[in-house]
Amino acid sequence: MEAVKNAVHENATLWIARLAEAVAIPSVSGERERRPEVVRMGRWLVAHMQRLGFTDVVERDIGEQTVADGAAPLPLPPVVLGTYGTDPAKKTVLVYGHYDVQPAAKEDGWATDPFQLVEQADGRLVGRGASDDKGPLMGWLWAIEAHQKAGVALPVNLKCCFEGMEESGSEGLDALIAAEAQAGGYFDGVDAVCISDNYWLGTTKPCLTYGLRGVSYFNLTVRGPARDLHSGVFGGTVHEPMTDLVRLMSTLVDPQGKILVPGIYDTVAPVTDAERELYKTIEFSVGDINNATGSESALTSDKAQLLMGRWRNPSLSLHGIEGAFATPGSKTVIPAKVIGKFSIRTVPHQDPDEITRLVKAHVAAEFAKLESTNTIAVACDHAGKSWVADINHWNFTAAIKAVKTVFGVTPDLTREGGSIPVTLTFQEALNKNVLLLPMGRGDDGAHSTNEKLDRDNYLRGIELMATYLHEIAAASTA
Ligand SMILES: NCC(=O)N[C@@H](Cc1c[nH]cn1)C(=O)O
Ligand SMILES: [Zn+2]
Ligand SMILES: [Zn+2]
Repeated sequence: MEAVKNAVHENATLWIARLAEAVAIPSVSGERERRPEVVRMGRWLVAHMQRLGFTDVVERDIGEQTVADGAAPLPLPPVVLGTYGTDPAKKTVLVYGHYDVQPAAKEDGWATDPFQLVEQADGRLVGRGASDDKGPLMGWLWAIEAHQKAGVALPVNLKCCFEGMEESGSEGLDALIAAEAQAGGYFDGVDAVCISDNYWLGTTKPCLTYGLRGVSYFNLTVRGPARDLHSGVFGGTVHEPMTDLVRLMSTLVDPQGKILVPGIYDTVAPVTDAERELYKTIEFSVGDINNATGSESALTSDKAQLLMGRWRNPSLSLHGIEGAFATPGSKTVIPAKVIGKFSIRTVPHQDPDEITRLVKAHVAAEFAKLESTNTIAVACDHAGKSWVADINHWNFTAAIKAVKTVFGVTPDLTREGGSIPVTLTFQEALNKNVLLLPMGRGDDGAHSTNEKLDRDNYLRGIELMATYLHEIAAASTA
C-alpha cells in the first residue's frame, strides 16, 4: 500500500487539475437547457474509464424524463457502467456516484464563478460539485490510476455505476438496477456496495454512514386569473393565487421545525435507550452546525436533539415559489399561477405513498378554509425511502480499518439527514451490504454557495478508497 499511497500524494496536482476539468462542465440535471452538459460529463468519465482499462464500459440509455405541463419529454442522461477486473478469486465491489450537480449561479452569492475550480491558499477547492459528488466519484478512478502508477494490482474487482440524475430524483435508475441485479446482469456477482456521496458530521473526524433519510418532494400549484394582473387595477377585486399559496405553505411547518401535517409523526420509529446511548459518544456539537451554516440559527443546543433532528426525525423544508416575482425591483404584479416547492425528509418507518396522502388531505382541508375561487393541485414530484444498514458486516469492518490506517482514528458511525434513494435500491435488489464512505467535511456547503472540498480530504479520500479496497480483499466473509 505504501507505493499506492505515495502515488496518490505525488500526483496531487494531476487529480486537482482533473477535478477542475470536471467542475468546468456545468452538468446541472435540474436545468433543461443544461442537459447536454450532463451528457458531456458522462462522456468525460467514459473516456477516463476506457483510458484506465475498464471493460464493458457502457453509456446505458434509460429513456425519457416524465415532464409536467405538456413540455416536450427530455432524454435522461445515460447511466455509465464499467468493470475493472474479473478475477473470480477476488471480491467484487460495486461503487456508485453521481456526475450531475445542483444548480449554481454567481448571483446566488458565490464569491467566484461556480463552474471554475479555485484552489484557495487554505486548501479549499471551491466549485460546484467539488464535494457533491464529482470529487468523491472521481476518487475511485484515481485510486485505480494510483495503483497503476505504483505497479500494484487492484486487490478486488470493481464495478462502477455512475448516474447523471441523482440531484433530480434518479429517474430510471431503480429499473436499471432491478434488471442488472438479476443472474447474468451487470451487477451479478457483486459482494458489497460502497457509495461516496455524503460528508463527515463535523470538520475534523472521519465517519462511516449507515443510515439516510428519505425524501418526498412536492409541488403545490395555485391557479387563478387567466394572466398576470396589474395590482393597482385588480388588487382588492380578485382572489390572488400568491396570497393563497403563502397561507397554505405557512400551514405546513412551524418556526421550531415541527411539521403541522396531521398524522405525519404517527409511524416514526420510537427512540430506543440504545440509540440514546449512541448519541453520547458521537463527536458533534452545536458549534459544528453554526460553523457549517455560518450563523447561530440552530434550533437547539442539545447535541442529542440536534442529531435526532438531522438523522431520525422527519423535517419539512420550504424551498421556493415558481412563477413568483423574485428578481430585484418593485414590479406591481399579481402572478396568475404560482407553484410552491417543499420537501419532507422521511425516516423509518414512513411510507412515501402515505406521506403523499397525508399532505394532499391537509392542503385540501386548509384550502377549503380560504373560501377562494382559485384552484389548487398537489403533486409529489419524486420520492425515495429512508435507509439503514447492518454495521456488523465485513464491509463496515474493512472501512473502519481503512479509516484507522489513513487518519489514525476510529471513525464515528453516523446517519445522515440527506437522501440517496438508490442506496436502499442497491441493498434490496442485490441483497448485499451497502456502506457510505464520505470524502468531504460537514462544512463543504453541498447544494449551497461556495461549495468546496478540502485538498487534504480529496487526497486522503483517494488514499482511503484505495486502502478500503485492500481491507475488503483481506476481509474474512465468514
Ligand atoms: N449527496 C446526496 C444528495 O445531495 N442527495 C439529494 C437528493 C435529492 C432528492 N431530491 C433532490 N435531490 C438530497 O437533496 O438529499
Ligand atoms: Zn450527492
Ligand atoms: Zn446533492
